[in-house]
Amino acid sequence: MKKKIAIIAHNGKKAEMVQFLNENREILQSKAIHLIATGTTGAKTETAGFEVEKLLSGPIGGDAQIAAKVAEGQIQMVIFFRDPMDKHPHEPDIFMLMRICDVHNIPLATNPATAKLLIQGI
Ligand SMILES: O=C(CO)COP(=O)(O)O
Repeated sequence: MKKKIAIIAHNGKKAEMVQFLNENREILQSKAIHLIATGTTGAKTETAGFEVEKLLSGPIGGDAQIAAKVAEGQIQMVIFFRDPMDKHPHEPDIFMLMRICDVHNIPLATNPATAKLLIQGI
């Protein structure tokens, strides 16, 4: 079964997400990873030349959709580059997603250094 990785980045972190994906393109392609993303992160990911399943944008429920998939056992890793310097109207959804990852023991990286370690271990 293809491993599914959810990728999410706040606006201030989207460039870092694209950079991270580019730096790890070989691993992602050789391991045939299925990427799934919140709406705008997904659009940027497509522009960078990756295939990605796009859900709703974060503020209108994308984080909640990813959390539901984690709870259902459909996602094996979450890479979520949060912007700690910005406020988010959907903060409850963000915390809910992180909590659900902990409830289900799903690896969650919230910065590129951790994501690099996780992706090398997949
Ligand atoms: O808001 C987000 C995560 O909390 C990300 O959503 P977008 O990828 O749609 O910008």
